[in-house]
Parts: sequence; structure tokens; C-alpha cells
Amino acid sequence: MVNAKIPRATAKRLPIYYRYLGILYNSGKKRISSTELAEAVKVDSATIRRDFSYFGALGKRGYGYDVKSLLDFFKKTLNQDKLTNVGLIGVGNLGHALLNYNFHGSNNVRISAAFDIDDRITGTIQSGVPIYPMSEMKEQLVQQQIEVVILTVPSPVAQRVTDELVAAGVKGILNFTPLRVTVQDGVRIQNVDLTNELQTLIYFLNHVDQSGE
Ligand SMILES: NC(=O)c1ccc[n+]([C@@H]2O[C@H](COP(=O)([O-])OP(=O)(O)OC[C@H]3O[C@@H](n4cnc5c(N)ncnc54)[C@H](O)[C@@H]3O)[C@@H](O)[C@H]2O)c1
Repeated sequence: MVNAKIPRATAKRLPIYYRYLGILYNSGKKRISSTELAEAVKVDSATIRRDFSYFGALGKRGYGYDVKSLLDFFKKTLNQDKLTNVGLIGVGNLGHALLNYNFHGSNNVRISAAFDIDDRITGTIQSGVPIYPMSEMKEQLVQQQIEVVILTVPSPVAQRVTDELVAAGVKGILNFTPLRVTVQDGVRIQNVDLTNELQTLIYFLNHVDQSGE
């Protein structure tokens, strides 16, 4: 059984392992050592062993990891074996780009409904996804059993919209707005901040260990 309390850093690496294991499996590879896996995914092998240890003993000493059972295990853990419908709130510049992308590299998540207040786009279909007015949001989220949404509204309305989402039963929000929204316990927020990511990258470039480490 999966321990619900895995560290966030570990949780973030699971999709990386999963993707690579899928490639290995498709190429017919049956087993892999943590050292080989480490080289491929650029995570050191001690970290991999520690990450995997949160899920119990998945590997055997001297044998490595069985690719198929590891892949099946991660598939279940990451809910890759079922399709999750996701909502998108705010179909502006960023929202349009995400709709257009619609996670086509994945067959288990897709945006199935989008919402906006702008009546020039509500009632239309963009990139194959219907755009509903906000007045229909709750009804649609419930009907389509959507518990995860992507938030791409202007930041001044982000908290208000978040409150509406929580009231409609949403359990997870991928927040692209710069506002750090607050929610009650039991609702999870994942912030995506491109400025932050870029600044982190620049920081690392400027602090490269000159010894080449
Ligand atoms: N995280 C990032 O890296 C990143 C990058 C770009 C933009 N952003 C943020 O994403 C958000 C969207 O940016 P954008 O450039 O697409 O803005 P935009 O103005 O082009 O689009 C915003 C959309 O939200 C809609 N909207 C406004 N109020 C609403 C409400 N109450 N309910 C539902 N829809 C509403 C608007 O009609 C519009 O279609 C902003 O908060 C912006 O700061 C984040």
C-alpha cells in the first residue's frame, strides 16, 4: 500500500521515473539497476533508492528493479490507469495556450471543460473544448466529476474564483496566477510561477561551481 506521507520532492520525481520506465518497457528491457536508472533520469542512485523505499522494498539486492512491476506500481500510484478530467478557468492568452496543448503527450489527463466570463467566447468550442459561462461552472464541474482545475484568471479575481471553485467541490488547483490563494484544509494548491523558475535557473547559472562539480 502506498504511504500517503511521501515527501513532496519524491512525489515530484515519480512522473520522471514513470516516463522513463515506460520507455524501457517499450524497448523490451526487463530489469534495471538503480545506478542505470540514476544515469538515465539524472537523479543520484541514493535518492532513487530512498524514493523507492517509501513504497516498500520494490527492488532486490543484486538484481535491481523489475521494470514491468515497477511500471505497474507507478501506474497505480500516479493514477495513470484512469482518465482524469480537468477544468480550466480563464480562457485568455495562457488559457488558450493550455487548451491548445491539452496534455496530448498523456492519455490520462485532459481538459474537458473551460470557463470564462467573456461572452465573446462562452458558448464556443476552442481546441475541441467547450467554454461555459461561470454561471454554469458548478453544475458542469459536478456533472463531469471534475475535482482538479487549472486557474488562469487575472490575479485580482483569483481568490474570489478560488472560493467559488472550492464551494463547487474542487480538490486541487493548479494556480498559474501570481496570487498565493488561500483555501481550507483538504484542498491542494500547486503554484506554477514561470518567473520563479527562470530566476532559479539564472541563479544556478550564476553560481556554477567553477571546479566543474
Ligand atoms: N504562471 C505563469 O508563469 C504565468 C504566465 C503568464 C501568465 N500568468 C498569469 O495567468 C493569468 C492569466 O494570464 P493571461 O495572460 O492569460 O491573461 P488574460 O487577460 O489574457 O486572460 C484572463 C482570462 O480570464 C478571464 N476572466 C476574468 N475574470 C474572470 C472571472 N472572474 N472568472 C472567469 N474568467 C475570468 C478573462 O475573460 C480572460 O479570458 C494571470 O493571472 C497571469 O498573471 C502566469
